[in-house]
Amino acid sequence: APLSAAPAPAERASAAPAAAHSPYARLRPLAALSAERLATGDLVAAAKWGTGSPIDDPARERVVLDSVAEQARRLGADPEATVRIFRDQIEASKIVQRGLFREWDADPSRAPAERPDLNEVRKEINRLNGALVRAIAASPQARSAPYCAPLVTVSAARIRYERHLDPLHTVALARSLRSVCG
Ligand SMILES: C=C(O[C@@H]1C=C(C(=O)O)C=C[C@H]1O)C(=O)O
Repeated sequence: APLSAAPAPAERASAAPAAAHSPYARLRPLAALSAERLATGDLVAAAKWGTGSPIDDPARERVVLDSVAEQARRLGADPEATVRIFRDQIEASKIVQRGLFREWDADPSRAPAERPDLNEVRKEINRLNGALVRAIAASPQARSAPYCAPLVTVSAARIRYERHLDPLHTVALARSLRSVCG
């Protein structure tokens, strides 16, 4: 019979479900969605650049925080933890926006040539917000596990590698994940 490196069927059957529900499997989507949300920060910055629109928009932040708290309640999840995590998401987006504004101020030839429609970008942000609320709602045990922080760090490191994040987005990703654990 040919030799095979494939695991025996029984082994495979028992390993897969455990991995699917491991704390890492619960936390990694949070980091991945945070990176996707941060990528919208580039579009927001491009939408605001040269328009006089401030990076900080407290009214919009209020809408985002109220909306995610309500979505968390509907899912039977913790609205306070959800809001805490989203405050960090918002801070992280502003780190990206401020960083890009500095870059474009210093060298206007690097500024975006096209201006995206901020309302369209916010629709994409709303979609990601919903996905993030669901990932938060699905991860209460992983987020309170004692080894949550190292798992989040590993998730962020892998995403940095996969998405080829630059220093600005790497710093912002860490900021976005600051209060996921605990
Ligand atoms: C992303 C934006 O910029 C900032 C960040 C926000 C966010 O991350 O949701 C919300 C409002 C702004 O303070 C925006 O204006 O939409």
